[in-house]
Amino acid sequence: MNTAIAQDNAGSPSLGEPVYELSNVSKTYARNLVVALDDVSLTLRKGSFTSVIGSSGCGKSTLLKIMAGLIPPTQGRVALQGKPVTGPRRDIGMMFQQATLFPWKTAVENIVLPIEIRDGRAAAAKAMDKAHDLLDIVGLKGFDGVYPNELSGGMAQRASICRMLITEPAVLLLDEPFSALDELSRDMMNMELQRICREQDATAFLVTHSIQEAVILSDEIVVMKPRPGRVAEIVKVDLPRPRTLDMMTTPEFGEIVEYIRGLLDKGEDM
Ligand SMILES: Nc1ncnc2c1ncn2[C@@H]1O[C@H](COP(=O)(O)OP(=O)(O)OP(=O)(O)O)[C@@H](O)[C@H]1O
Repeated sequence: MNTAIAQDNAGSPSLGEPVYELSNVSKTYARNLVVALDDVSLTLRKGSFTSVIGSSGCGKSTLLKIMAGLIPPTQGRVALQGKPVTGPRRDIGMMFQQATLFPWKTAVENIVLPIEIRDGRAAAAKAMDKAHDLLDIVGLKGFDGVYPNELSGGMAQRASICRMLITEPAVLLLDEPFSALDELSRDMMNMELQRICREQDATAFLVTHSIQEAVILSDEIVVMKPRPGRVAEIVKVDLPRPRTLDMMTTPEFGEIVEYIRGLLDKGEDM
């Protein structure tokens, strides 16, 4: 074990208070009796960035959906800020693979939409200033009045980040948000995501298929194995912050990537 990798199932003492807690969560889909998750326990701490990685079918999306309150677990407890998650909540922000912006609304109108749905038009109008500020933060200054079909894939995902942040969620759940982008844009967006998370002291949870992406972004990486989906190991990444893309060429980075690749290969054999 080297200096940049540490196994830690209890979470890092250097990070903040527990925000999100999953205790012994299991999920069996009633339709086909597939055990998608078996006894998963996780703690996300305030301001931490956690990724989950594992082969196809090991339960990553199921885990995210349970965390988002979109589906219930069969067993176990899920709590956000001390309160059980029993359905979709205001303090949970989500972002998906494809930017799901409404084509008939401008960028800024899309961003205030969660406020409009939640609190009505007057509240959305009041939130406009904040939406303009967020566009500024993600490098889309001046694109407020632009419709989604005039935005590139990366720009649309930037607008989606703003829409997720406008309600100031306690936790950001990210389901491969940049996987549809080319590699260069994806790297840039990951650095942007890191900067925003640091600025907002956000707690983030990312589903990814990319070991590199998980390592460059995360404080902790949950490595899962399939059949049934369970946690193989939680790997702590002790690379300094802020992370930069050139860190990806360092031996420390390479060692963590190899270590995780080894865990995933082992999972495949089980
Ligand atoms: N709605 C559902 N009904 C029945 N079985 C399901 C359902 N959703 C997922 N499963 C099963 O549960 C298991 C875990 O699926 P899940 O989508 O969570 O995996 P994943 O790790 O996200 O996969 P991928 O990386 O391919 O997206 C799989 O065996 C899948 O077939």
